[in-house]
Amino acid sequence: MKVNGTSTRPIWLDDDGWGVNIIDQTKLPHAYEIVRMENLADACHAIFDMLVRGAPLIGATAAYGMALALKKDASDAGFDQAYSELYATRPTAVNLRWALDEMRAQIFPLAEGERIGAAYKLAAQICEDDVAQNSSIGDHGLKIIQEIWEKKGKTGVVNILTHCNAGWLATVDWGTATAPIYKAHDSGIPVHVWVDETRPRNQGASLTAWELGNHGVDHTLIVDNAGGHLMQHGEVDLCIVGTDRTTASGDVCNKIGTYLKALAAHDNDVPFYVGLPSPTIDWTVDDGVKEIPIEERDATEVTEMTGRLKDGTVATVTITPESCTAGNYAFDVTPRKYITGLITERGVAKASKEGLAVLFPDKV
Ligand SMILES: CSC[C@H]1O[C@H](OP(=O)(O)O)[C@H](O)[C@@H]1O
Repeated sequence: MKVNGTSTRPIWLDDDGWGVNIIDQTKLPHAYEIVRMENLADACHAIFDMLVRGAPLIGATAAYGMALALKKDASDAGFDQAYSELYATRPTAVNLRWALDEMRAQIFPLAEGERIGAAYKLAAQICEDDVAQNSSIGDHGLKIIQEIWEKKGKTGVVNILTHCNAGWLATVDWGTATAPIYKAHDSGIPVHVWVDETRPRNQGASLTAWELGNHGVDHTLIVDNAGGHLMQHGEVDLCIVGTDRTTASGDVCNKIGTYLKALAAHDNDVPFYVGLPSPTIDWTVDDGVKEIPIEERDATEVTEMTGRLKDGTVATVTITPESCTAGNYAFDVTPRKYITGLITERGVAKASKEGLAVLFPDKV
């Protein structure tokens, strides 16, 4: 998408053909800083400390992380070491495992001398495939928004609630939840987005608001607990969120708080959709609550807040008593029964094994 009128992605190969640049998302929206990754440690740091985040972008970063690792050591041992270190960075987004398994399937069988070039090529392909998948999700999601717009008699606006950041910053481009929003906006449908701030790391306040503002999409930041109230008062026409791992049966793992939003949507008959590129489907699990590992992150993400002071400097403050302990569960699982539809690159699927099998017969 565009930043100050320039087409931009959150990850790209540097001009020298081997370094990999990323937008440091921990600095947004107060600063726009580019970080160059040059080795395996840089890539692991970028994923673990969330300079890059979002399932598809984590996968893309892991793929380039493997290429950077092989540049230093293309041996079998080097490959295995890189696989395990990247795999260990974050446990929930399945795209990480998916990308590393793609690398193992396509790069490991090659002779050492062929691995580096092939790994960079595959990483680039994973990025381009993600862009195409998300654009297609946007096209399928646009039809949903269009139908709602027509049901409203093409008056007023289409009010969409989203949680966390499943935008272009969470992918290589377009985003998954935001792709339909961008396409609706660009097609002239008046949309307004309720942006959940998304505690504790505030991806909505810091990233989604920044993205939508850059694209001129009307939006209002709300606290995470306001969504139910807005739905009760008819202020939300639909919810669209992203996912970090969706099971073969349609259970959706996403940022903490998504489940509660889905409950409120169900109680108020508000359609609840998920933008779902197929690499985010984990075909090996069915019961999301029982089988998806939920990342627990450092408590300081809950007890501290970072922001811009009136003099423009950025500072971090503690918002709790010194001795306060905190739980920091990064994701939750929304059972399929609360999901209206899964917007994939192949079309909109019912959130069920059968629904996914219709669109992905080659996967089941
Ligand atoms: C398109 S995947 C976006 C997904 O990833 C976010 O988690 P995190 O920021 O911790 O990587 C969140 O769950 C988003 O919905």
